[in-house]
Amino acid sequence: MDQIVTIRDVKVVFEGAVILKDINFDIARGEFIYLLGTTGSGKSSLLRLLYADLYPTEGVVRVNNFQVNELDKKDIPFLRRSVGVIFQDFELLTDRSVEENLLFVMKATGWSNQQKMNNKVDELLEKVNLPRLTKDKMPHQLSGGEQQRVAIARALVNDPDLIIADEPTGNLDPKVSRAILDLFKEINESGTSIIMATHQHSFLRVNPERALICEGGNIKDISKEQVQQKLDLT
Ligand SMILES: Nc1ncnc2c1ncn2[C@@H]1O[C@H](COP(=O)(O)OP(=O)(O)OP(=O)(O)O)[C@@H](O)[C@H]1O
Repeated sequence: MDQIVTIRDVKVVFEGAVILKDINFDIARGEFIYLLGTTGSGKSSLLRLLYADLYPTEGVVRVNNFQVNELDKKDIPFLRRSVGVIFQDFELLTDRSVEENLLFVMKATGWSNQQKMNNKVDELLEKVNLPRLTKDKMPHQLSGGEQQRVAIARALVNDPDLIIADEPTGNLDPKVSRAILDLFKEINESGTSIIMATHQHSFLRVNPERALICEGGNIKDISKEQVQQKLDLT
């Protein structure tokens, strides 16, 4: 099977403390995976490995044909163009409009045709179910859910093959969180692989998918079928 992520014998050590060890898993192209685990269990560290924000102490990290554990600093932008990263706190540029936030990433990643950029902004807003007029708003004029939709639009600028989402609904109320989960589902159904760290176990009931559980430095790999059989995940 075609794998978008391959992790082999990965170990992460911070200041002498082993955070992750003997980590092995693959993500197939098109798969949706949850990353679960208590606070401090290593979820963010595991995700950071995937976009070269953290290098493993040992082991192999391959993402979309990039050998990330050996990636030269100058090649990191190429990896990051093929993945989209989404955080809990949105991380939008607060002094720029929604449109400027999207254009900023486009220009930084080599876009230059103004008409194509304008069209892409409209296409992205439609994709994340935001009205076109949203583009003139400043982030502080938007609700948390709307800001997260803009952050998702920004992550989709270069049609990534993989979305890496670290607790994307952590700051949102349950109803808005469900709507954001539905959006991730739609994005996944259009072919993009997704790995999402979350504390919201209820997501597994509404959208059962494979789950990796971080605990004690290791990973428990629960297949989609096992999740569907409503295994006890705690
Ligand atoms: N840069 C760092 N230097 C030292 N220790 C770190 C660093 N980053 C993370 N850690 C430690 O590594 C462990 C795992 O942290 P990580 O943020 O990956 O966990 P997490 O599962 O994402 O937690 P949360 O659910 O709270 O986001 C924690 O004990 C944390 O204190």
